[in-house]
Amino acid sequence: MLETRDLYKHFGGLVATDHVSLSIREGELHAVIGPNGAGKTTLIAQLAGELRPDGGAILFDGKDVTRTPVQRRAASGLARSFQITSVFPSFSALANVALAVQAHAGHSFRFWRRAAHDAALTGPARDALELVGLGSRAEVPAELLSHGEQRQLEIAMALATRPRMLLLDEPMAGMGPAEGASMVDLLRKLKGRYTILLIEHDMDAVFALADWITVLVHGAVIATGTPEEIRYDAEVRRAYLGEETV
Ligand SMILES: Nc1ncnc2c1ncn2[C@@H]1O[C@H](COP(=O)(O)OP(=O)(O)OP(=O)(O)O)[C@@H](O)[C@H]1O
Repeated sequence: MLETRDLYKHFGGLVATDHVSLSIREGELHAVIGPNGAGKTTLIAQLAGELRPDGGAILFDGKDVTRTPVQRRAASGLARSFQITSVFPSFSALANVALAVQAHAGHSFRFWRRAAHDAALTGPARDALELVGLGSRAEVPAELLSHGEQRQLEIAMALATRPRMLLLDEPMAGMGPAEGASMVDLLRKLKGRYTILLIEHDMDAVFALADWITVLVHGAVIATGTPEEIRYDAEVRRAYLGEETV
């Protein structure tokens, strides 16, 4: 479903994406891991269309989208949270998701006042909130949601755009154990329904959820494999995981 061929990006003398070739099949949860500064966020920004690669290609559904702008990439089903619209803190969770539905439908933000009352928008918005576990928090202003709930809201907003593939950049960052566990439950629920590329530092979560794992070090892929293959890969252990951590 998503493929990169020889993707290359540098910032001055620093190579952030070093000839990365990846292949993510439909329905899979593919995790990208690596130490700080390995180039994970830079990779996702290129996949989403926010950052232009210096070389190589990105294919979505077999079509070359390397130079396709963010909005058109999102409209074709490749969604990163926060991509279409950002959270309005004083608006309810429901209104925020309704706005994401509206933005995806191509309406102007001039009509935002109506979004929270239009059943064509609130219906799908409620469904997305239910799916992420925020059904009972629909009327709460986004700024009063807990940190974990705000991350769930971002995912609901991404889901509201009817994506086929989700790009998730550290959905568990800053979460405590309880919030982290409910995010793992949510990702398990989304897995299979959506193709997912997940960047995450929480190795327990990655190894529990991923079908495939790619390890990036200094911008380059050092290994791609199943969780079992990655866990016992000598180079990965040496470069990243360490002997004790897994
Ligand atoms: N806009 C930029 N200008 C210059 N250098 C950048 C820019 N963005 C990222 N870099 C550098 O590119 C490298 C890769 O950064 P990136 O944020 O993609 O890594 P990461 O794997 O996501 O790290 P982390 O796990 O800490 O989030 C880093 O050395 C970073 O300093």
